[in-house]
Amino acid sequence: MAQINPSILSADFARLAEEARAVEGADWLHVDVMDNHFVPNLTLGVPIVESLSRATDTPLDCHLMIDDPDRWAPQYVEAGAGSVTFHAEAAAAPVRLAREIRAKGARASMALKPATPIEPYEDLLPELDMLLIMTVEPGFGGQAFLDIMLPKIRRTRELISKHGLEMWLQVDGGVSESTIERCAEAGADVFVAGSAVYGAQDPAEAVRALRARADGTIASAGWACNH
Ligand SMILES: O=C(CO)[C@H](O)[C@H](O)COP(=O)(O)O
Ligand SMILES: [Fe+2]
Repeated sequence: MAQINPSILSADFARLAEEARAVEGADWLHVDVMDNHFVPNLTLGVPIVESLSRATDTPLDCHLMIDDPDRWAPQYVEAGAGSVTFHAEAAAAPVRLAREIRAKGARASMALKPATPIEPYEDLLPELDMLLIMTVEPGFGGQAFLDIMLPKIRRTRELISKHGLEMWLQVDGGVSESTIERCAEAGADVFVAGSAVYGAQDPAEAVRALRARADGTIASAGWACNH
């Protein structure tokens, strides 16, 4: 079954609690943390994640687009995140960091920018609960989906199967009703959608529509979904 994670990057930041409730039925709430160093944009930090985790029952999926995640990621677990994703390009010691995130009680996940290949990280996969493949350059919502990432999604799904892992495979960036089936067919099972959900008239209905398309594709795809 597909998981649909609306990204609050496209929500109204002055009404975050309300916006979180507008997507009831979503699996996770995707929280984009940007520091204006790793990416050229600035969003929110630990105190807002802490407040948001108290304001909603939907678990938080924190995507850290920040330098020095080795120092900061554990604080997001303490703030209440159920899943914390750091970038491979930014982490000094990804194995140690993934182990620390897990030891503190959250799911550990690593993200790859579009130009970062999966192959050098094959041996690290057992340390992770999820791998995030960026399907846009990180930094902004509302960008066009990069079709050239589909082969990387397919290769990552093959590695997950080859090693018999239970990890999830997330895609983030430009995911909409017109691109989600391509992602699911290639092997993604967790879908982040910002503008496609919060730009819709009815965000909860947008989540249902995305889920229906992804589930339909996963049911007939040639790979085994881990949830
Ligand atoms: O990490 C991100 C950007 O760096 C966002 O999660 C992503 O872009 C979601 O927005 P959209 O679905 O509109 O592309
Ligand atoms: Fe994100």
